[in-house]
Amino acid sequence: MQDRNAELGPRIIVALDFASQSEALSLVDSLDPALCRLKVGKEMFTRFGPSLVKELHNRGFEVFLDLKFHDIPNTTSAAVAAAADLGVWMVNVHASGGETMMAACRERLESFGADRPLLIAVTVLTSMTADDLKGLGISDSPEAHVSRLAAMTYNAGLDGVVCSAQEASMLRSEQGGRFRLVTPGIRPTFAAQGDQQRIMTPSDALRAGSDYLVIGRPITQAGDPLAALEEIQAEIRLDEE
Ligand SMILES: O=C(O)c1cc(=O)[nH]c(=O)n1[C@@H]1O[C@H](COP(=O)(O)O)[C@@H](O)[C@H]1O
Repeated sequence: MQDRNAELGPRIIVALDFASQSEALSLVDSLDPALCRLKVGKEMFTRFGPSLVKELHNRGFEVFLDLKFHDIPNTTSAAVAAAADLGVWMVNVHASGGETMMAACRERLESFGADRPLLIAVTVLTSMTADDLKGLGISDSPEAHVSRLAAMTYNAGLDGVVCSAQEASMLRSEQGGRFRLVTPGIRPTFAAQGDQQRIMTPSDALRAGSDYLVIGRPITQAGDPLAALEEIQAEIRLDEE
């Protein structure tokens, strides 16, 4: 586990889903870039744009730009190149955009060389259940659909997927050790489930093979966000010993 930690860097990605930039930055200023990365999603990027990403970079944090691009190959590949120009650490697209679209994105990032962002594809959102998939005309279980989308992602040459930790051990055995598994829907025992459906605790998620834990409200909406983050980190560390 020590070697894996050294290779992957901080395993926790704090999801900054705030309507206020100053509120987000005051949380960020209490965090340590050696202990976590930060995720900027649709809400904050729509409100505050690239300047927010620059603020976070200036504070020494690596940023996962979570805009879940889903469009035709030309548009999506141009969007991931724009993310690479911002110098982000990780960017994502929807795997349901198809293998051709994902391969075009991967190819477009070649010109950024070794400094390119990690390119990850969202499989089945962690807020979705089997019934939600049925509503979309998909009769497969979430696990089977995640497995199919992850195989397409692997074939397109991407670095990994966003999935629920409940699918992590399956994908680890199907796609091997280098395929990055990024898992939201993480709920420590002290936190509310909210709108997430396919959830797991931080230490169970790491045991299942998750590389990165995306954690938002259990930290950002806690009475003491830093204490919540430290509690999660302690749980993970204890588990590693
Ligand atoms: O791509 C994501 O990050 C993502 C994919 C997914 O399937 N489920 C999911 O919750 N997310 C994001 O992960 C974060 C989870 O936040 P909390 O539910 O507050 O922990 C949110 O910012 C979501 O946008």
